[in-house]
Amino acid sequence: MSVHFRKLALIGIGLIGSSIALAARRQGLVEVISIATRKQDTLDEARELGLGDIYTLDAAEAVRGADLVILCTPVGAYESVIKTIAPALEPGAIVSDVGSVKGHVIKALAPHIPEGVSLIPGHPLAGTEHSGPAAGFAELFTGRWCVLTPTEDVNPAQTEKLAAFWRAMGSQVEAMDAAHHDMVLAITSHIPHLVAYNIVGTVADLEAATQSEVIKFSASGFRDFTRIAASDPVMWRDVFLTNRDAVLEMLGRFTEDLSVLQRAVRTGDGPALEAMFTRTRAIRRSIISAGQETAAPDFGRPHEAPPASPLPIVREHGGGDDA
Ligand SMILES: NC(=O)C1=CN([C@@H]2O[C@H](COP(=O)(O)OP(=O)(O)OC[C@H]3O[C@@H](n4cnc5c(N)ncnc54)[C@H](O)[C@@H]3O)[C@@H](O)[C@H]2O)C=CC1
Ligand SMILES: O=C(O)C(=O)Cc1ccc(O)cc1
Repeated sequence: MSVHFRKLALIGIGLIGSSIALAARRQGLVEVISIATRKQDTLDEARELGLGDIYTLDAAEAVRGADLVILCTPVGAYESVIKTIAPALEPGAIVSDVGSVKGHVIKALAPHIPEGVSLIPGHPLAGTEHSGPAAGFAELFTGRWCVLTPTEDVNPAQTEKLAAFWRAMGSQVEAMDAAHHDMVLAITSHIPHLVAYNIVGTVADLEAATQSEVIKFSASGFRDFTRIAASDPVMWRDVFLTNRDAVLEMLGRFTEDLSVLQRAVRTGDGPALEAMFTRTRAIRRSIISAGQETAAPDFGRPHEAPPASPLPIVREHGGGDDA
């Protein structure tokens, strides 16, 4: 399976877009990289960093002749981006993205995808709290999962080609139903961010004297929350606006469980607290040992991709093996 694309168009060039540009170039996966952004300043910064070959404020111009187009903007911008680029998309092209939410993305993009173009949404489960073109680095995806959520009408060969591209950048790839993705990510990523925003917000609302004590004596627990709560406000606003149902479903369970803990604290139920904390410690340990077992190999040489394997699709209800 060739992992080579002729022209990669990146729409939006922040942390994720710039990391793709650097990784794809380092691995020799594309001939030409064209970059489109909304703001001149961002485009100038991308040019100074040497992230691509073509720089434009016109997203339609960026995608002309591209066989791979990846949307790397906050998900709230997708509808206006796809309306701009749709008339310029080439037959045979793959349109993908990196957004943290997948159901909404399919709803926003699918109606505008021209005949002969494959829509294969994606989500690298890798990132940091930093944003902008200078925040990217080529190793970001190494050893990290990338989830693809192809719609049922997409040719499996196109999905496999995109999967090979991500593998060549060091990721492990899994195909999944979009609704399933959104439910899993609601609890593993979106609610942890909401909790971090909330706890840091609670501290920010404390009276000044207490607040400075908190900051002075903050141990690593609170500091970790402040890192997450420093994540990009626009990107996370869009995640919560577009994954509302799954987030509310998981938040319901979360608050129920928090009430159980609250009661255990109030009633001084030591065994209940210890039992809960023992269970959660075991989860942390199993994640760490699973991480060691599944660490992706280092694909040091250009054009070298791991062997392709067919992509089973994890579906929310029932489920098939169709890639
Ligand atoms: N930050 C993270 O850790 C991760 C983010 N993601 C997803 O990746 C996407 C991008 O996130 P980041 O790279 O972190 O954001 P970022 O804020 O670093 O970059 C976003 C880029 O999009 C540009 N942009 C915004 N609206 C635009 C428009 N209408 N047209 C063209 N360009 C536009 C911005 O100027 C900026 O260059 C988001 O959808 C996010 O959900 C996925 C995995 C991890
Ligand atoms: O910085 C962190 O800890 C993250 O969790 C990064 C991240 C943010 C959003 C995603 O959709 C995936 C990964």
